[in-house]
Amino acid sequence: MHAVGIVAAAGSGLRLGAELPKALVHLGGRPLVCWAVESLRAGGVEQVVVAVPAPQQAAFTAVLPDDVHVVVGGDTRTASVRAALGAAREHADAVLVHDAARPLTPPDVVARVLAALAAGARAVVPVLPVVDTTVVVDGDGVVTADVPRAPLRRVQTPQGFDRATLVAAYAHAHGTAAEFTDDASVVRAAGIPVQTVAGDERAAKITVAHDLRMAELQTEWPR
Ligand SMILES: Nc1ccn([C@@H]2O[C@H](COP(=O)(O)OP(=O)(O)OP(=O)(O)O)[C@@H](O)[C@H]2O)c(=O)n1
Ligand SMILES: C[C@](O)(CO)[C@H](O)COP(=O)(O)O
Repeated sequence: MHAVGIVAAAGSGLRLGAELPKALVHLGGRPLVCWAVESLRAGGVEQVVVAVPAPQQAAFTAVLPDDVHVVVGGDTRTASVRAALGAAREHADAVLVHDAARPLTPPDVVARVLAALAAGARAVVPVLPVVDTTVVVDGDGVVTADVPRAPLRRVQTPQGFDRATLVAAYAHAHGTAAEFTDDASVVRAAGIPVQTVAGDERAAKITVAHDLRMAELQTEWPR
């Protein structure tokens, strides 16, 4: 199976609050986007397409390896993935979509997603259980219900797809008012079942400054 990787790196990182786009922020001396590309490659993905913010295209090209294909992303994560999907090689059978914001994803997670695709899944996401008590609150912050957490999962990236399935699902979603936070939601909206494999706490998303500090500590631990 030949897989192409897409790294969504065109966000601004408002919640992180850095002066640079989040994917260019350094972790252990390297930009987050470089860690994400390396995770994919270490897990078995060769060709990688990265979606970047238009104003910083040159800065991204300067830090990424020469054989990485850089495209300009869009205003939403979905638009950025759509742009990268258009540039992904047609001869690939599978596409893995990853966040630059998940720099320390172990290669084993990538390999598990690839193995599930090779075994015949059309869509695969890495997931983790929910470990906290989970509730619903109203507009005043008052708890109105407890949510049984046993069936709940936190969804990570990379998310893997049969390439034709992902292309068709993005075509199906085009022009609808639906908003999607990940690619598995795009695929499910087209009626395609999504399988799960085990994620990894080390694949945590860097969203706020605390997450970056935790990731810095993680780079100092043996992997
Ligand atoms: N228009 C966008 C928005 C997000 N992303 C990417 O999608 C991933 C997950 O998004 P998130 O962590 O929410 O990043 P930002 O949108 O940059 O963060 P914020 O909402 O704090 O601005 C990130 O790697 C981000 O670069 C993207 O490629 N294009
Ligand atoms: C794709 C994702 O990382 C899966 O958990 C997540 O949905 C991104 O969400 P965000 O709202 O863009 O941070």
